[in-house]
Amino acid sequence: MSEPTTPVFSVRDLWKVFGPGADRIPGSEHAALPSTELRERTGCTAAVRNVSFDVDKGEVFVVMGLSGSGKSTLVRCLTRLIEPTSGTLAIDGEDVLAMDRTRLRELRRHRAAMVFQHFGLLPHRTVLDNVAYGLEIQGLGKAERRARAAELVEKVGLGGLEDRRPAQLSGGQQQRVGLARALAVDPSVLLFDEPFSALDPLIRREMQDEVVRLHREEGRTMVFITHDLSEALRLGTRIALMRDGEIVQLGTPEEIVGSPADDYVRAFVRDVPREQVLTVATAMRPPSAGEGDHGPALRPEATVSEAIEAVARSGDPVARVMKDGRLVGVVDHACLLDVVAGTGAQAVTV
Ligand SMILES: Nc1ncnc2c1ncn2[C@@H]1O[C@H](COP(=O)(O)OP(=O)(O)OP(=O)(O)O)[C@@H](O)[C@H]1O
Repeated sequence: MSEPTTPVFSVRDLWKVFGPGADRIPGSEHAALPSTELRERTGCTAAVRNVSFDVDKGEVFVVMGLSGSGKSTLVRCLTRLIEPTSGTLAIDGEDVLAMDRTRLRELRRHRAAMVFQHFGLLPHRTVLDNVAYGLEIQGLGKAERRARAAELVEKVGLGGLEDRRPAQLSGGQQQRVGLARALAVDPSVLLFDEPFSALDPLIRREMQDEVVRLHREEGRTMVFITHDLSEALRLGTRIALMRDGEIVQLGTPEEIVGSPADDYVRAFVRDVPREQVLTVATAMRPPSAGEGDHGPALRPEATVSEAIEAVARSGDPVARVMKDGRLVGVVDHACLLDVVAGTGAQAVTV
């Protein structure tokens, strides 16, 4: 077994309460009150309530929830842009709450760069200079930072637009500049605060693909806030679903869609096309005698939708699920239909 790596973020029992006497709320008899009652009785809002999770190296950790559920507050607490009320918080094993101002500034500039919805671009600077800006703050020489910025402009697909100013770019292009600027400092984690919610749907889709591509190429850890379920499912390695300051479920897209923790989550994912999220590992059953020697072969991570296509194409009633050259199960029409209908799916580990 490989050694467990230190999580990029490690968050335990984190609270953020706004209002008078906020620090007296965690652990008090008021702590469990629903938000409206808490506000009426104490004048306080618990934006983040007793939240614990790790963000693992290399994952895209999505924080999802409706407006007001506490997503932005939670993610801003990670770098203390908002000061947590109580709890513990570490980045790469280092206590964030113990950091002094210099260390915090260093954390925000180098280790955890934020990409905002409103880009935060400097209007009088060119694309190239906007991207180079973060490097300028770091004290890199002019030639070096321009070379690095040019590389990143190319990487996010803006080659040829280096000399434009932000006002001469579309929303999607501006967001790419924001992304390149955050990447320029080579942070160990990128934090995205609903970066694409102001973009029209096609451009938004394009930017999501861009994030997926960057993540595939670089494996950089990302924390991504969204209120959009399809965005969360497309991007997330794991999703933390928030409601009223709490994480109601934390799991892979497949776990959230296939095994919702409660009625709230169930209602949230009701309209998701299950066959596009659930995998054959969830749908498969053990093979009966003779079933393992014919039929199309699928990976356990293949989606049920891919399996339906493979089975339909082959004309064989059963597909084999293979892992490392070994038969781990089979899927037939009934298994696949069960998943689509939501009658038979439970997560299985292979
Ligand atoms: N500075 C503040 N003072 C008082 N209450 C606040 C403050 N900031 C946020 N809140 C409250 O905390 C709760 C969580 O807000 P937050 O902005 O974190 O939610 P969100 O899920 O990010 O919402 P959205 O998707 O609309 O941005 C809300 O009830 C909000 O009104």
